Order: sequence, then C-alpha cells, then structure tokens
Amino acid sequence: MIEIKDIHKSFGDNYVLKGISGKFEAGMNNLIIGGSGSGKTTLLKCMVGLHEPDEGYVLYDGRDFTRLTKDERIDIRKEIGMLFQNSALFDSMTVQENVMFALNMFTKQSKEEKLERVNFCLNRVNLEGKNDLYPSELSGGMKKRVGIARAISMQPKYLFVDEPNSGLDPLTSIVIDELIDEITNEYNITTVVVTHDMNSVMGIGESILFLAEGKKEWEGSNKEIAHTDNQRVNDFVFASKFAQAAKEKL
Ligand SMILES: Nc1ncnc2c1ncn2[C@@H]1O[C@H](COP(=O)(O)OP(=O)(O)OP(=O)(O)O)[C@@H](O)[C@H]1O
Repeated sequence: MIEIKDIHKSFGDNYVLKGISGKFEAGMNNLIIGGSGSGKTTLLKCMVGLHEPDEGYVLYDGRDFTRLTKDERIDIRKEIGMLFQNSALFDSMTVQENVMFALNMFTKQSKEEKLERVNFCLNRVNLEGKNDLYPSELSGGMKKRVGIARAISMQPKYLFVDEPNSGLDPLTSIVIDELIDEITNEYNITTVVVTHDMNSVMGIGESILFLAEGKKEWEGSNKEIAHTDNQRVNDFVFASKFAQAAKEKL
C-alpha cells in the first residue's frame, strides 16, 4: 500500500499540487484521472522521486520515501516498476536487452537466471520468441507489452503507469488494460495508473482519484463514478453525448 499525505509541488510560481492525500491499495488498479494540466504526472513523479515534493509524505508500506537519503531510496526503487509514456524503450537495444536492463543493473543473477526471467516476462505479455527484435520493429501495442515485461522483470511490489493507452487503438487498449489488471491481481501489486482513457476508468478503475486544479476533487470506484452527483466529475468522465447515453443505462 502507498499512502500520500498533503503533497504540495510548485514549479516557480506555478502552484501545481495543492495538498493531495490518498491511499493506493495493494492488488488494486489505482487510477489518477483529471483534465490536462491538473497535475497527474507531477503527482506520479513526486511519488517515485523524479520530483521532490515541496511538502508532504509518500509512504511505501509505512516507509517514508520522502525522508530517505538517496542510498536508502534504492531499496524501495528496486521494488518499483515503471511504464512511462511512449514505453521509453531503449531503441538501440533488443527486446531481450530492454527487459534485462534492471536485472543487469540491480541483481547479481547469472546470465541463465536473467534469461529465464526475461523469457518468463515476455511469455507473460504474449511476446515469447520476440527477444531479438528491436523497438523499431514493434507495433505500439507490442512496445507497451515490452514496457510491461520490463516493468515486472524485478517482481515489483509497486507499479506506476503513465498513460498506458496513448497512441493505441481501442481494442489494443483493452488488451493492455487487462494485462495490467491481471498482473496487479496475480502478484498483489500496488498499481498506480495515470490515464485519460474513459474505457480504462470504467473497465479497470477499482479505485479512482480525480484531480482538478491540483486538488483532489473526488475519489471512489468505477461503480460509484457512474452515480456521483459531483458536477466536475460528471462533466469530465461523461463529456460526450455517447457517454451520457451509456451512463443513463448503468
Ligand atoms: N518539469 C516541469 N517544470 C515546470 N513545470 C512543469 C514541469 N512538469 C510539469 N509542469 C507544469 O505542471 C502542470 C501540471 O502538469 P502535469 O504534466 O502534471 O499535468 P497532467 O495532469 O499530467 O497533464 P496531461 O494530462 O496534459 O499530461 C502544468 O502546468 C505543467 O506545465
């Protein structure tokens, strides 16, 4: 479980996060949603230490990440998997080398052990045998799956995913969502997903935090979001006429 308490973050005079608190449970897809510029990615980056919050705490199962030294953070970092926008694969490395990257960096496993783990992860995302391909030879959906294989290579307790569906067609988006959902449940991972995708919200949003102008405007589940009377949430999630019509049938 990850708990954040009263997170504040400014960039110069741009006051982006204005005191965000919340809990992200293990074995659950915890979604962060909100309009463009509401601070979703900034919050994610504060949680993983890519930004330092100006105030507030980030507790990983009670361990206060924000108060640890750089060296002390490494132990928690090893437990974190990340899938950031555009999959962020290394273009000059093969699929196998990409997935093996963290194992090479953080473990003393033998080559055979590492290869076994890489093959297990590739198998898990239905990319068995694609070891020697380069990112340029993969479709967008395949790149995301390699990104997921890399993110789970170290058997993370915590998984952070920024916009997993950007650039994907609706069907591939669902495949990626289902994969994230399965992995989260299977390994009891605390998964935090930043998304714009309303199919994801309704499909895998077991726990949703809605940000507006740097504040927590609403939180709840996908079942609750369909019946909330919070106007800002309604306007955001059910913006289109199609979504409004679907909502009325829920
Ligand atoms: N490294 C940075 N330096 C300065 N300003 C930043 C930085 N990162 C983000 N910001 C600012 O913080 C605000 C929130 O950005 P953020 O990327 O967190 O929003 P978001 O909700 O993820 O938006 P989107 O949905 O468009 O990706 C924006 O005004 C942005 O310009």
